[in-house]
Amino acid sequence: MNRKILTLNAISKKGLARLPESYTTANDMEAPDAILVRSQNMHEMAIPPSVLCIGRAGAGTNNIPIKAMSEKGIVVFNTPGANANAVKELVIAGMLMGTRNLFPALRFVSGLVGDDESLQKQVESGKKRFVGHELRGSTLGIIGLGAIGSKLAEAAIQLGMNVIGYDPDITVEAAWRLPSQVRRSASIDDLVKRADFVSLHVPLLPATRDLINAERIKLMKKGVVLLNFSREGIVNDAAALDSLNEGRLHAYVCDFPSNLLRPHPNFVSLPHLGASTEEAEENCAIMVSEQIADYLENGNIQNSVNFPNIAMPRESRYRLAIANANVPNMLGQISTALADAGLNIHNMVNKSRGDMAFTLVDVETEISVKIIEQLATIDGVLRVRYLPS
Ligand SMILES: NC(=O)C1=CN([C@@H]2O[C@H](COP(=O)(O)OP(=O)(O)OC[C@H]3O[C@@H](n4cnc5c(N)ncnc54)[C@H](O)[C@@H]3O)[C@@H](O)[C@H]2O)C=CC1
Ligand SMILES: O=C(O)C(=O)COP(=O)(O)O
Repeated sequence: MNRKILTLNAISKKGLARLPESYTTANDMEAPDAILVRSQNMHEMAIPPSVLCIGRAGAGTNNIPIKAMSEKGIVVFNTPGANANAVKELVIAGMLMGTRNLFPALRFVSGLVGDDESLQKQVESGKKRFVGHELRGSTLGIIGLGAIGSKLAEAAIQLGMNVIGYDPDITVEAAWRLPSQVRRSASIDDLVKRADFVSLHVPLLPATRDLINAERIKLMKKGVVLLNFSREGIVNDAAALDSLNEGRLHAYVCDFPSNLLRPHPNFVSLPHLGASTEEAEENCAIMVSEQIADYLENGNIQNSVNFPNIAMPRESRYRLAIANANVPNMLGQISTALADAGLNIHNMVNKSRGDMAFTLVDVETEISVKIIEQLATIDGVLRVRYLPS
């Protein structure tokens, strides 16, 4: 079927090539069926009523108004783990930038004046200001052991670091990925007391806003390097600045520039580069394109952040995909409406997740517009799509 996909950010062409050939993609279009996005803020955006799903080519979905989308039956996808390696590698660079004082050192070299001989003298006398520490033997505390945190833990162990981690909701898969040497912290406070490097790998949620605040920083060892490649807002900027001034934080390395912190020589900020490798951009775009195409064509859902995973092989040509609230008797009402219309159900699956649920129904004969409209009037049904193959 011809479908229109609005791209709000640059999405890797290799990913877009995974969409069916009949699909059109553009960064400006009327009545799109789906939206592909990276970090663009969608909170104030008017979402066209034609939109069936939103695909986030990446991990964090705090730029998308998830609750409002759920209420409209719009499925929001992300791409778990697809950019985790890119972030992990940049965090390792960040640890080195912080502890080896690479930015102050580079600034020192840029500011040198004189002939080669004078340069050599200034280098030899000035370099003692930039003495750092090795990663090997240091302790890294990782808050959030999901796709990125668990990969970072593994790499840090390989670099000879001691790793402690905290994640009360770690998934079974992430726990299996963790090397046995990773030690579990009982709390964030316990972790920050013991670490030479603290790295954050949690989503931005009400519960993680200001996770690193003045009280927590006071518990940290003097000379700690703090790394935030998660989101702005998880570290309290004012507290970080006070602590940099006081010397408890040796460096704050972060992917989100802040005007408050930028003037500080030991604040290292990058322009949100964590996932900016060709490999990660391709991985995310391929994964999200395949997910939205399967949803648009078959109603199957994989890696949604607001609806359950659901998939049903196509055995009949006539399918209904129904986004509904997770309330009693939805299935009863849907199957009664179909039976009353004389439609024989071939296969049916319903999955729920929190307040939301999704139902796929294959019937043996064609479904009329009237029945689809009737199903849409059932209280709790958010969206009904007819997907004949
Ligand atoms: N700088 C960049 O370019 C990138 C930044 N990110 C950010 O990193 C975050 C994490 O990404 P992934 O590891 O892929 O996500 P993930 O969902 O695989 O892992 C997040 C982990 O954080 C844990 N968590 C949640 N609240 C917590 C809390 N209060 N304390 C401790 N753990 C908690 C969860 O249980 C989960 O295991 C994303 O949400 C995003 O904000 C992700 C990719 C690129
Ligand atoms: O995946 C994430 O959460 C990221 O922060 C990556 O953002 P980006 O796709 O590079 O705008």
